[in-house]
Amino acid sequence: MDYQYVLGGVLVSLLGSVFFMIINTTLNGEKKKVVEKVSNGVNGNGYVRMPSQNGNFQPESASGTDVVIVGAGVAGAALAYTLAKDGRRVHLIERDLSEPDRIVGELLQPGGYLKLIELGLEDCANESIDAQKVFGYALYKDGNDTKLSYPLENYPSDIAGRSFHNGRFIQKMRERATALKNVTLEQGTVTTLIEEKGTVKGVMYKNKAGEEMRSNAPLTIVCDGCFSNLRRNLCTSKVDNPSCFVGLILENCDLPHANHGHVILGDPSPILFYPISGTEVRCLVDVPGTKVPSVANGEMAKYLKNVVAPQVPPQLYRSFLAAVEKGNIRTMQNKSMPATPQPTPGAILLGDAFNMRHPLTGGGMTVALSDIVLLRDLLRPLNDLNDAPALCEYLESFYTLRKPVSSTINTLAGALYKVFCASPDPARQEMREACFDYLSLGGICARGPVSLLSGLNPRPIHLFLHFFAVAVYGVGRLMIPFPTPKRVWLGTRLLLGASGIIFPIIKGEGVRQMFFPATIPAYYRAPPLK
Ligand SMILES: Cc1cc2nc3c(=O)[nH]c(=O)nc-3n(C[C@H](O)[C@H](O)[C@H](O)COP(=O)(O)OP(=O)(O)OC[C@H]3O[C@@H](n4cnc5c(N)ncnc54)[C@H](O)[C@@H]3O)c2cc1C
Repeated sequence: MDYQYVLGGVLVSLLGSVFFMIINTTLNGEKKKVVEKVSNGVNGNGYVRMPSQNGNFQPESASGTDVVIVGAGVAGAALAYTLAKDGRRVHLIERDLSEPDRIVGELLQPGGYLKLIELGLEDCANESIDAQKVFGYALYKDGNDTKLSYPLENYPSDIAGRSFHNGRFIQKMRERATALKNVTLEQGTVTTLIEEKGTVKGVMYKNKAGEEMRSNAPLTIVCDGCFSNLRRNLCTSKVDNPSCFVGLILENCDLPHANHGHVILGDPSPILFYPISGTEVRCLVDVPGTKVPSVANGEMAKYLKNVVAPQVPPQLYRSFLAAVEKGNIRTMQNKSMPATPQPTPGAILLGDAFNMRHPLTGGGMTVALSDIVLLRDLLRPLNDLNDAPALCEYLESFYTLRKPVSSTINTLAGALYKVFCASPDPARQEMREACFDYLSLGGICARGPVSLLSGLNPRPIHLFLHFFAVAVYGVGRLMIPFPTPKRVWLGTRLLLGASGIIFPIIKGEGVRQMFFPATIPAYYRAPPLK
């Protein structure tokens, strides 16, 4: 198996350098195209939007609901708004309607912001929630830093990332959804999917008063987030728990690079900083594994002061210690789960319930919003959602059409997390060093990976080529001034390690779906005629 990885790695690296020039020349052109596509009603995947039939539906559901949506988080709230705007009658059920207070979903990549614009929800992430514009990242390693700007030159000036309090963003989207008269937002906890002869007909839920209720609809969309209880019948979930994030809020400090995310390649793993309002900076400290030091008995504060604080950039050091002293320390398990749907008539999964990746690159909301745009466009030509088997067959195209965006963001998140973690293995150390230095080279070496991370360039092949370009760069450096047997062996292990990181992730995403989606018959499914 290993020799296949090496051979694959070497071949790809050679191909990589040939394609490198091509990437360079196409990247600029593509950015222009994305902007044109957005304004022409064509989404970033190249999917052509069907003519809008806003308000023209003749809903046939006996219950008076066309779509039940479980969960009014990032995905559910945005989805309810967009489907209702298209004339669907939506029953949105959320277990807690108060403003969420979480450490998740606080930085929306520019690619996700473009999707928010396509949905008409961009005003949910503006000054009204004190959202901050984000223009790129600053990367720190061993006291050195490099600035990586999003390649936004060819976009309108408003296009950038956005960072904010997740709860404020969600409340805004809930408000926008409930302002539409065909959305019913109800507080309730969905307990089960109602299934009859293999078709989902709706959900059972407990309402605010604790009464057992049912809601029927031709289509149920489950967006109940990363801890989903309902996904088990709709996908073959294989959840990985690579690490936890420990969250703090730093106050009254200026980031060394204003309006940028900051990533410290720390030991044992990365530390992030980014603004979430005009006066607050979120710090997320990654702790590998599933166990973190106890917050309650003070072990966590000790860990943050003794292990993490010395790695924090000097400008943030005092505010970091003050935040630890203040004690509002939150933790959250980071999960990753490839999308493995089991197409089921009458139901579909979306958001984190369906697909997760390491949050290091802040890609979750971009994937969810991109999926929503795609699903909305697929559903638009359908007046009637009642033919569940035909709808289910048609929506299989969704799983392939979403791949360019989702697999690029997912693969990059998983691979980058592994590369950015410290390791006692010299080959892994070389790869981490090579990655930092490669990004520091600037030009295409910085723009390429950042455009992938930001969701502006959903091309898995570009990701694959850049990943191996980093590995080849790392090997090349080892061969200078001359290749001793020890260095050749280290280079071989570096390539092996790189291959061992990326190939399993690609396998999880599906090689064919990721690189050759057009060869999959479902890609061409037409809407059922009725
Ligand atoms: C630590 C961390 C940091 C992250 N940072 C970022 C980031 O910076 N940028 C980014 O893009 N992504 C980030 N993510 C990922 C991002 O948070 C998710 O991708 C996004 O929130 C997914 O949206 P969702 O709607 O699927 O889930 P959620 O936003 O979690 O919404 C799920 C909703 O379902 C409700 N619900 C659950 N069960 C039920 C039930 N049975 N009945 C009724 N309602 C129910 C919940 O109350 C909740 O409101 C991060 C993730 C983690 C873990």
